[in-house]
Amino acid sequence: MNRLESPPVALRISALRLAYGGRPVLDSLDFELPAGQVAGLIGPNGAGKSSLIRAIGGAAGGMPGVQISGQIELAGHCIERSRIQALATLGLALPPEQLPTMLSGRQALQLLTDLRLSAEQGPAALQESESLAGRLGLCPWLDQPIYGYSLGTRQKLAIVLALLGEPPLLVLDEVLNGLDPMSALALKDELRARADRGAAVLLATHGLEVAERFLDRCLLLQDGRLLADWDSAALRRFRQPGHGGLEKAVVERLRQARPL
Ligand SMILES: Nc1ncnc2c1ncn2[C@@H]1O[C@H](COP(=O)(O)OP(=O)(O)OP(=O)(O)O)[C@@H](O)[C@H]1O
Repeated sequence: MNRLESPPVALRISALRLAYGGRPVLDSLDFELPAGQVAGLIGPNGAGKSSLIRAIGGAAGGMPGVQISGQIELAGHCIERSRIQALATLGLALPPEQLPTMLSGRQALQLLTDLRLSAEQGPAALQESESLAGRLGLCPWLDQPIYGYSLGTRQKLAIVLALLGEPPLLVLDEVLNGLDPMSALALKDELRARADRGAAVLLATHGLEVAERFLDRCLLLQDGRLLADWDSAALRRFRQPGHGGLEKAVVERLRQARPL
């Protein structure tokens, strides 16, 4: 890529609306995520973060009672028209309860490798996953069945599965919240390294202190609408003395939007 060119768009959301049984949950969402950016998706409980992530993963359209319109493009592939090509670019962390509990972690990794990667790519990707598993403290569990894992250990496996094979777009829902400090640090280092190598990361989180120091950008969602889209300069400003941090900025923005 030429220095002056903009990075390619890894995720484009256009006029996205989603409703459950006629009740709107996402309302005319529009945003783009360029390659190389680590963005946070924040907002109150019920704001629509997980619904958006389900839609990006292509799962929402198949759910009974869900109405969805608008467009989602992953690396330029429309998820409706070119589903296989679009989803091939996505590393999505499964909710821990959706992991295949009868398999061991290693079997789950092998299965996903067989499904997603070529015979040439597989061995190197598995080796890299094992190294990441080591940094997250997951190795002692890899040969154990998943049903015996704690919630945090399941979360670590979901992360390693999502990152398998260097997908150019990583979408991770609340993955930092349940991790111990060493694993959380290892994951942040890994996500930053992936972004430096060109991946785009969308991370839903309630951890605003981590978010303001770690993210390049922060999208604030409330009632399915984008209330704020703060870039790294804004996040730096919130950290300066007297500004009260991202937490204060979020609370103020939410109050402006919906006076108490
Ligand atoms: N399968 C479903 N059927 C009906 N309503 C749903 C379903 N899943 C979510 N909702 C509703 O959609 C709204 C958005 O929920 P969602 O889980 O996307 O929010 P969230 O921002 O991820 O919340 P949290 O921070 O609590 O995880 C909520 O009002 C929720 O009750």
